[in-house]
Amino acid sequence: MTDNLETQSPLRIVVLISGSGTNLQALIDAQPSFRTRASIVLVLSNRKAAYGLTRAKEAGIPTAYLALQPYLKSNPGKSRDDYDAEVARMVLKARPDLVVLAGWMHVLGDGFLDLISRPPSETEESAESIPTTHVFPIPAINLHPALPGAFDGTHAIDRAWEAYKAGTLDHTGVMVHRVVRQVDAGEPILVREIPFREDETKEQFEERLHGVEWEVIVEATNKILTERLEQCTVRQS
Ligand SMILES: Nc1nc2c(c(=O)[nH]1)N[C@@H](CN(C=O)c1ccc(C(=O)N[C@@H](CCC(=O)O)C(=O)O)cc1)CN2
Ligand SMILES: NCC(=O)N[C@@H]1O[C@H](COP(=O)([O-])[O-])[C@@H](O)[C@H]1O
Repeated sequence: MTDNLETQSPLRIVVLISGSGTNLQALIDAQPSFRTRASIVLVLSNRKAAYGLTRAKEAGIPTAYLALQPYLKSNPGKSRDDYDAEVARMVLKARPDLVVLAGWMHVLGDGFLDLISRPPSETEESAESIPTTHVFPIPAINLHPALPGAFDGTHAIDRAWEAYKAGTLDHTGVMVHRVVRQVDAGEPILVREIPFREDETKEQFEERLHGVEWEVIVEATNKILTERLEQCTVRQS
């Protein structure tokens, strides 16, 4: 078994981003210490100016960019679902074992989720780039700066802060959850509560919350990588 682990090819991670990429940076920095051998093999952004693309390039990681509106403009007649499927095809070309949404600010529809949940049929484009031995479904996880069911969607940090200032909340948190069609409703993988502090400004609170995010995204990725390695090992035996 030990030999197998030593000869095991590194697991392949694709990270989807839209912004500054501080959580991506946490994953980049954590690569040498992942409990399973794993590497980030692609960073894909839906925003051209995302600084996370710079972080990836500086780390020698391949990058890609595809935004919804330019895609629709360049492909008259195509839909949001077609865009989501194109994102999936780009992701699948990297033969991922795990997809991490790290500040990815686009709700992924069935066009994406369907293609990562099952092997491609022989006639589908992805069949050319992903081996028939690839294990499906490919897990996808998302980092969200709120507790399960609390502030789904965007601006979760602002909304939690407003609730605290209104006196209706004394803590919030961050979580990493599995990605399902309903936004932020997937099974939580890791949840960390964060109490508010009276002496803190909003900026100080956000800085503390982001620090927790950087820990949680690495820990959750480790957890799913371990699960994935077990799946792949069972399938190979
Ligand atoms: N199918 C899923 N897709 C995504 C999930 C998910 O759980 N299931 N998580 C989100 C991340 N996210 C919150 O954690 C989130 C991001 C963006 C939005 C949203 O409303 N986006 C708008 C566009 C907003 C913008 O461009 O600024 C949209 O997609 O139309 C909601 C939740 C990632 N995807
Ligand atoms: N709903 C999803 C969401 O709000 N995600 C949030 O986007 C930020 C990305 O920061 P980063 O680009 O520096 O990693 C993070 O705070 C993450 O929780």
